[in-house]
Amino acid sequence: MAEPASDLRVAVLGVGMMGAFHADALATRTKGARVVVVNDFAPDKAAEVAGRIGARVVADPLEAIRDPEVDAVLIATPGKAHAEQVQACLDAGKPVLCEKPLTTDEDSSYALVEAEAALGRPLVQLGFMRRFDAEYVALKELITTGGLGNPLLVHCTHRNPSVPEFFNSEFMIRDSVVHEVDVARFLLDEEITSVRVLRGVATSAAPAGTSDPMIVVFETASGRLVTDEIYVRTGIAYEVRTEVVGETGSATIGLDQNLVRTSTDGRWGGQITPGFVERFGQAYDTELQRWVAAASRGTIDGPGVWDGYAAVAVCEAGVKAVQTGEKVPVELKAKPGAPASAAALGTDAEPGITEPDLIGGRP
Ligand SMILES: NC(=O)C1=CN([C@@H]2O[C@H](COP(=O)(O)OP(=O)(O)OC[C@H]3O[C@@H](n4cnc5c(N)ncnc54)[C@H](O)[C@@H]3O)[C@@H](O)[C@H]2O)C=CC1
Ligand SMILES: O=C1[C@@H](O)[C@H](O)[C@@H](O)[C@H](O)[C@H]1O
Repeated sequence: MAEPASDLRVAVLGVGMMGAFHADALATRTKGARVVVVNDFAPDKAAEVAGRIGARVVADPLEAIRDPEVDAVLIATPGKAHAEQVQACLDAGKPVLCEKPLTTDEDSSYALVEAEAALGRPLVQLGFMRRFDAEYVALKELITTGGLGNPLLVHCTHRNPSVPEFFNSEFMIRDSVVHEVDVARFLLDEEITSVRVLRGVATSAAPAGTSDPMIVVFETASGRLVTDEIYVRTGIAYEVRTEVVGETGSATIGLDQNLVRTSTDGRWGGQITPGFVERFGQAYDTELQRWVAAASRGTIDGPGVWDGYAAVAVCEAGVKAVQTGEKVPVELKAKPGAPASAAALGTDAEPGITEPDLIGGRP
């Protein structure tokens, strides 16, 4: 049966692991959208996914974006392809959901911030799916409603069972830690102002020169500390936890996702989610459904181009911190439409604390 004409017609660029997952979700689990165009540098992958979901293959990614039948674009190519492809979406005036990271360097990310500002309407949404995860949403709500008092510390754990060989220390920051950068900004509602990286003993599974695990320490505009353990070759499962410690309480998420307690052979236990698709399946689907609804109205509903830029800027400082062992400041450029002081402080300052009290001018 033909889909109603009002469905959002989407082009998916890059149908490797993540793009194929999103394309299938759009085709089978998302209301109000259909994939009409598929593009991938690997023609066999494009043909396979397109055939499965009844879409057309367009061999050139920029032509796929400009295709007259396409209303909106989902980008799941590797980060180094994002700058040109997101810019092409802005040039075509089409809403885009771009997987993280926005780009691979701060300048190209900021160029997209400026390009979107020149258009005057938000079109770029970032694939920081944790903002749509029920546990992160509940944690944010707890903080916002004062349930923990003033949040003082955030502790994050990010463990992957395995990654490809090319995942060196710098890539771990840009590709994995970027999620905690966004989580910290989302939960605390303020910008990150410095990064330090501690490199300890590495797992024997890590290639020579790669520090896996690492501890990353962020400082925020109001002086809060955020720690992140990044360990991507545990050989165990996918473990992502976040604890917020406030003045009147603490809360932890990610302990027992989908726990089914089993009892066998004289023992009890449960299964840890094996990968991010299992852990964040609900979040990816909610993200996609809300993006489709917003893109149908020509806008976004989630983290935007500024969030993408800020995360890239923090990660760039993080890469310098890996290389130098020093604390590296993060200096964001001006946020379009925000007063200069607001840009320097990030988002909202904590209620009850005035600017001279904050870090940089902290007593
Ligand atoms: N939000 C999340 O939890 C996750 C996000 N990602 C992000 O998704 C993106 C894709 O990652 P994966 O699917 O793991 O990579 P992948 O390597 O499995 O797939 C990338 C695909 O893009 C194609 N490609 C490469 N350059 C291209 C170009 N210029 N134009 C068109 N196609 C091109 C490749 O042939 C490949 O099929 C990355 O930005 C990654 O960081 C990946 C995993 C999880
Ligand atoms: O985005 C993701 C991957 O690209 C990244 O490599 C993993 O470390 C993350 O856990 C996953 O969510």
